[in-house]
Amino acid sequence: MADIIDGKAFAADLRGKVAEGVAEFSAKAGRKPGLAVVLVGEDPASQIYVRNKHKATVAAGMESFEHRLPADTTQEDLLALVAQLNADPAVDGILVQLPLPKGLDENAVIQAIDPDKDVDGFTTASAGRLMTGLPGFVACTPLGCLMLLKDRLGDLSGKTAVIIGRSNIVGKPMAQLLLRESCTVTIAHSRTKDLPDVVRAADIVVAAVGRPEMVKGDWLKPGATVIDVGINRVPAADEGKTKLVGDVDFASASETVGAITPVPGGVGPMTIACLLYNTLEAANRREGLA
Ligand SMILES: NC(=O)C1=CN([C@@H]2O[C@H](COP(=O)(O)OP(=O)(O)OC[C@H]3O[C@@H](n4cnc5c(N)ncnc54)[C@H](OP(=O)(O)O)[C@@H]3O)[C@@H](O)[C@H]2O)C=CC1
Ligand SMILES: Nc1nc(=O)c2c([nH]1)NC[C@@H]1CN(c3ccc(C(=O)N[C@@H](CCC(=O)O)C(=O)O)cc3)C=[N+]21
Repeated sequence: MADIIDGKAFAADLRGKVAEGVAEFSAKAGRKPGLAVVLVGEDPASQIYVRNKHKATVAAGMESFEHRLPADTTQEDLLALVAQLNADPAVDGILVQLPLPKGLDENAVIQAIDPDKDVDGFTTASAGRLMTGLPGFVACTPLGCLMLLKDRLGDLSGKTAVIIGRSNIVGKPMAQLLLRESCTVTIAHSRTKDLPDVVRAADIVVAAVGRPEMVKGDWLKPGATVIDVGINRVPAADEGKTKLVGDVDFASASETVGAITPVPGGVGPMTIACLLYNTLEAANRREGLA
């Protein structure tokens, strides 16, 4: 049986370390680090995420600025809010919760964020800095995945890594991070031929697809380390109830692999912990304390 990588416990530990850093920052700077979260519309999943982020931010000793806007907010008003947050000295990090309601230009809003406050790591400036090896913010989900991998495996150099998914927020930055760690990286996607054979070559598999339990145990190399990013809500055995599953078929995978993250309790909690980590980093840099 595979070892279960306890993302929830790792995240709790990281949040504790961030809280210590926050106390140090606040003593030196005479103010708390501030994170602004912008939520447009009523998407129920987004509301839960934003509430959890708010709680975690306050628990770490940071200031949380929540901006909830109606679904019919105009592009102009949203851009004006981002500009206001860019200029606000109390705000170190800005996160605009995605997806935005239809009609709003997600890309234009993200690019309006000051890269020095881009704690989500979603601006082209942040992506470019990661790609070229300059200091900047790394997207929270891939950063959390990397922390779990390094904790488990230590030095990653020379390892074969397959990432399934090529989104700008997970797959691509994950590939850049693993390349930076000197892995031999393959990025698979919906057009990849013979995906099970591609995956079977990997020492490290990161699944970020959005398809419930797609990756089966017999696709995986014995002993491999598997990071399951997928968050899929599916019907549960109990009539009318739902549950969360990943992109990996946990039951069959855990028969073969060396270690695997569960869903829930794996990558999800790391994403929020890394958001706090990036926000503290942003605050320290802005105050010249980094
Ligand atoms: N734990 C966390 O904190 C987070 C979890 N997530 C979860 O991670 C998952 C991925 O998210 P995200 O990257 O935003 O998703 P996207 O939908 O943006 O990207 C999905 C990727 O999977 C690829 N794909 C789709 N179908 C297949 C297939 N049959 N075989 C191989 N590849 C396929 C797509 O390929 P193509 O490009 O060819 O279309 C695409 O590159 C989702 O379940 C999401 O909920 C996301 C963010 C944070
Ligand atoms: N600008 C922006 N930045 C994001 O980082 C961002 C976003 N938009 N939009 C949505 C996705 C998704 N996301 C998750 C965060 C935490 C969990 C998480 O904590 N999951 C728990 C379970 C939570 C539950 O029970 O629903 C777990 O996996 O254990 C999941 C998913 C961040 N995202």
